[in-house]
Amino acid sequence: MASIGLVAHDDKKDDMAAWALANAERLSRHTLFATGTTGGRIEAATGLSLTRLKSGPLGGDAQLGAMIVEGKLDAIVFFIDPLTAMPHDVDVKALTRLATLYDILFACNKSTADAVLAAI
Ligand SMILES: O=C(CO)COP(=O)(O)O
Repeated sequence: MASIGLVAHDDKKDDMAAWALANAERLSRHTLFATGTTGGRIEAATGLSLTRLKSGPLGGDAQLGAMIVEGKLDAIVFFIDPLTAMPHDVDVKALTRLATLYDILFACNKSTADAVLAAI
């Protein structure tokens, strides 16, 4: 069983809800964390139980980053919107940096998320 963080920017939340629904059985084998709004969408779409952190712009990405530093996350699935500027871009960058630094699985699109979920 792995600990997985789930995040999606606003334009990607429909994709995340659909991906989580399509992979609900596999995801249910793991311990799930999500930023606030993303987590609500996943819960509504799938009924999966997960821990909801703060919303991204209010520190949810930073909370996931701290969990990486503390060794509490094995993987992140983060459906990033590459076409929209974010007020909390520094937090997104920090999360990306920490996932890289601590060498955890980090999927930022659906194809990679499929591969990661198949591997853990
Ligand atoms: O903004 C986010 C990631 O940077 C996601 O946060 P929410 O899931 O709360 O929308």
